[in-house]
Amino acid sequence: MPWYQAPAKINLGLWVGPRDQSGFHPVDTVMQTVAFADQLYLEPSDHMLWESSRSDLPMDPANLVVRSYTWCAARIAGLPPIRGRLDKVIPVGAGLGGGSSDAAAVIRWALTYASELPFSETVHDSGELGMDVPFFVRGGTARAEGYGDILTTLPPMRPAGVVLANPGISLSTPRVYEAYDRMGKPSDGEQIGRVIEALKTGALPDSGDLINDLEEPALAVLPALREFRDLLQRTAEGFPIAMSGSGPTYFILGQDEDWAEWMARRLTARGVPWAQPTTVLDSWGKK
Ligand SMILES: C[C@@](CO)(OP(=O)(O)O)[C@H](O)COP(=O)(O)OP(=O)(O)OC[C@H]1O[C@@H](n2ccc(N)nc2=O)[C@H](O)[C@@H]1O
Ligand SMILES: Nc1ncnc2c1ncn2[C@@H]1O[C@H](COP(=O)(O)OP(=O)(O)O)[C@@H](O)[C@H]1O
Repeated sequence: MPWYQAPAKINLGLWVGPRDQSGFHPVDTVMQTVAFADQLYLEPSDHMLWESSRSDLPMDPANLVVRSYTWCAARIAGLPPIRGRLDKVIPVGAGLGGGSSDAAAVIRWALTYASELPFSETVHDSGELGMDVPFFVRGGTARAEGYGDILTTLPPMRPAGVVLANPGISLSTPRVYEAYDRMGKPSDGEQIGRVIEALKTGALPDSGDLINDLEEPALAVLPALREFRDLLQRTAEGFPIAMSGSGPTYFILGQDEDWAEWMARRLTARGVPWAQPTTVLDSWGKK
C-alpha cells in the first residue's frame, strides 16, 4: 500500500524540566495521535523523485521527509530509491508534530525493507531526527519521558472528538524553549499521572490536569495568543482544553466526531481562523 498516513498529535499534558548539559529539556508528556493527517505516497523506484503539495515546503534536504529517508538509507542496506509525494494538510510550526510524523511515516515504510533491524532500537534512535519521531513510529497513546525517547505505550484512549484550533500563525519550537529558559518554572508534574489514570478509566482528562509548561513561554513569544486562548476558553464552555506542544494550536476534547464538528462550526462562527474537527486515533488507525 503506497499511501502512508502521518497523523497529527496532541499533548495531553506537557511537563518540561530545565535545560540540562545535553542542551535539551527533559519532558514528561502523554501524546495522542488524531485522525487529521498528512498523506505520504511512498513507493520504491529506480531513481529518487520527491514532490510536495506545498511550494513553501519543498522536498529539499531540510525537509524532514528527505532527512528521514537519508537517515534510513544509512541504516538499511539495499533500501531502494523512493518515489515520494507529500500531501501536507497539518499546519507547519503548530505544535502538532506534522514534520516529525512525516519523518516517522518514511521510517515505517523503510522498516518493511529491514526485517533484521531491531524495531525498538530503531524507534529509540529515530529521536535523532526530532523528539516526537519515536512516538510517531508507533502512534496511539503513549507517555514520553527523557527527551521523548523513553516511551511507555498506554492503553488506547477512549474514542473522543477533538477540535484543533489555530490562530493562523506558526511558532518556532526553539524560540518557545528559549522563552521557557528565561521565565520557565516547571509545574510539579503530578498532573501527568492523573491524566494517565483518567485515560485508564475511560474518562477524558480534567482541564486542570492538562498542564503545558510551554504555554506561558508561547504566550510571551506571541502575546496575541492570549486573546485567542481566552476566546477558545469562553467558547469551549467547560470542555477540556489545552495548548498542544509548543503551540500555538489549542485542542478541545469532547464526546465524539459529531460534537467535534459542532464545536468547530461554533469556533469558526466566532472568528477562529482554523478550526479542524477530528477524533483520537489508535496506533492501528482505528477512530
Ligand atoms: C514541544 C514538542 C512537545 O512534543 O513538540 P512540538 O511543539 O514541536 O510539536 C517537542 O518537544 C518538540 O521537539 P522537537 O520536534 O525535537 O523540536 P524541533 O522543532 O525539532 O526543535 C528543536 C529544538 O528545540 C529545542 N528542544 C527541543 C526538545 C527538547 N526536549 N528540548 C529542547 O530544548 C532545542 O533547542 C532543539 O534544537
Ligand atoms: N515535512 C515537514 N513538515 C512540516 N515542517 C517541516 C517539514 N520538514 C521540515 N520542516 C520544518 O520543521 C519545523 C517544525 O515543523 P512542524 O513539525 O510542522 O512543527 P511543530 O514542531 O510545531 O509541531 C518548521 O520550521 C518546518 O519548516
